[in-house]
Amino acid sequence: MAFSELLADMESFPTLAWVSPALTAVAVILVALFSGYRKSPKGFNVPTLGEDSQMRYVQEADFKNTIFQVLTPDGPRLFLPRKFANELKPFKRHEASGMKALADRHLGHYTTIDHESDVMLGAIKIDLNRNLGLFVGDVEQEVSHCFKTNFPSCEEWTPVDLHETLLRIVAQASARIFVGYPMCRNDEWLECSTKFALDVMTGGEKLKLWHPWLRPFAQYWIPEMRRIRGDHQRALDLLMPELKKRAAETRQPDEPPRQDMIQWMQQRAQKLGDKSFDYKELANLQMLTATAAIHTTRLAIIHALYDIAARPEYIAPLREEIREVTRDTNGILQKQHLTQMRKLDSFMKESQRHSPPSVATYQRKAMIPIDLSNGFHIPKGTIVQCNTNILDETPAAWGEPHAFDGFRFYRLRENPEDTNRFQFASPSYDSMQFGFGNDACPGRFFASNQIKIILSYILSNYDIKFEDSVKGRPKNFMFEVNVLADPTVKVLFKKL
Ligand code: HEM
Repeated sequence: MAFSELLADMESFPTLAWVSPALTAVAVILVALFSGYRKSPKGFNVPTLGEDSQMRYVQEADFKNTIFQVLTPDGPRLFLPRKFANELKPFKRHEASGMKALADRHLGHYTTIDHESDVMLGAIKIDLNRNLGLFVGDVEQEVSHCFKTNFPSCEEWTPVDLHETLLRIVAQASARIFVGYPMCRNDEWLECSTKFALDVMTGGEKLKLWHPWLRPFAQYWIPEMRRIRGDHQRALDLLMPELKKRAAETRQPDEPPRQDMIQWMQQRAQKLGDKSFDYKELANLQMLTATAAIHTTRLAIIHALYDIAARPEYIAPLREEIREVTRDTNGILQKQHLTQMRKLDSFMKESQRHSPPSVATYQRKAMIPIDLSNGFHIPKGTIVQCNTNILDETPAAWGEPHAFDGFRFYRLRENPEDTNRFQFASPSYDSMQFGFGNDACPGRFFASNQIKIILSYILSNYDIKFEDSVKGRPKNFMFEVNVLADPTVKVLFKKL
């Protein structure tokens, strides 16, 4: 970010007008002196790439067998060949923490995401996963409502900005389970819970440009950083009427308990005897859950739709499978149907194999010193990430590594011994898109269901294709290690 942009951020700081001109001048001089300053972090005795060169690493995968580092003002970050994920796997989360690595990456101390909660993890890992089957109908209803109210009619071929539209659809469908009905249709809530993640990511990136010493001050000059505090308060204000209503209601003894994330978080906090849990904490955890869930799921759907639009030959067999598995219920989706959609599952996994959320999904912060088998010493506090950009290392039994073969996992599962393997939501050493080991993404089963429900809705109701100007599958964009779908591309939809 240019210095002028930083100054623009400062000018928008509302209280700056009250500060004496002299103080402002001092602040501006300090900013000017320090904003371009880069501490030269002490690195390791391994090859070094500049921050910008992560791209090269990512695309050429030329460090598959070598440890290397990227020097950042916050210290060196180590990139390890994938085999080391196996060595890190046995470490417990207080020894090698994925959450802390993520928090550090987004300056979680400032962006408020450095917040590990057993209440939230338990609610996702145990309650959500245990009750997934209950929600298929609810989520489908929300998806259908969203298409009716927030999607163009598409009587003719109509260009749709998937990034914008799917944000709403995924947010609303997820909110149905996170905060329940009718809150899931509250526009303000949906906006608040989705914007928070963007404020965290953008605010964190802007703050990273400042020297660590100056960040305690700089945070007040960055609009996104200022908004984060407001986002938390707004979330609480928006949830409050629902929470008060629930606190006041007396449910009949024969009435089944509510099933949604608000309820599970409250129950779990009670069970764990968590004294710090209150309405404010509940609102914060809701924002964190939405942050982990919505943008990742949306991106996976966009990648899958780009892959379908680029390879229209998959549309007929996928549609046929959906029709076949829902034949007994006249097209109404039920839990078992999602498991039976094996071709769709395979297509989603292949799409994710080619377009993973990141090329280094396995990230850990060493909370204790760790020695690798090759003698390399990882000091406490170091962030490591493993190379999960592994198309070249695809097992031979999976077939041609670089081809897009949407049904490769469907075929692999035809072997009776492998019928439960190779699923979209099954992480493994060869498939680390959801991470790996005990701390792999706990929301992956939920994500898998959401994606299937949304894709099957689209396939059953619309034809899709790219604008004529788009030739082939649009290339992904890279931001650091993140793989992003080209936001400039529009997909055309036409109602069936
Ligand atoms: C396609 C969608 C998604 C993708 C690609 C994805 C990917 C990931 C990855 C790569 C990790 C890190 C795992 C590791 O380091 O081993 C992770 C962690 C996590 N994900 Fe997801 N995720 C998705 C959806 C979701 C959803 C829907 C939720 C919530 C319902 C969720 C909640 C979480 C949480 C709470 C963690 C931290 C787990 C921990 O620290 O133990 N994710 N996710």
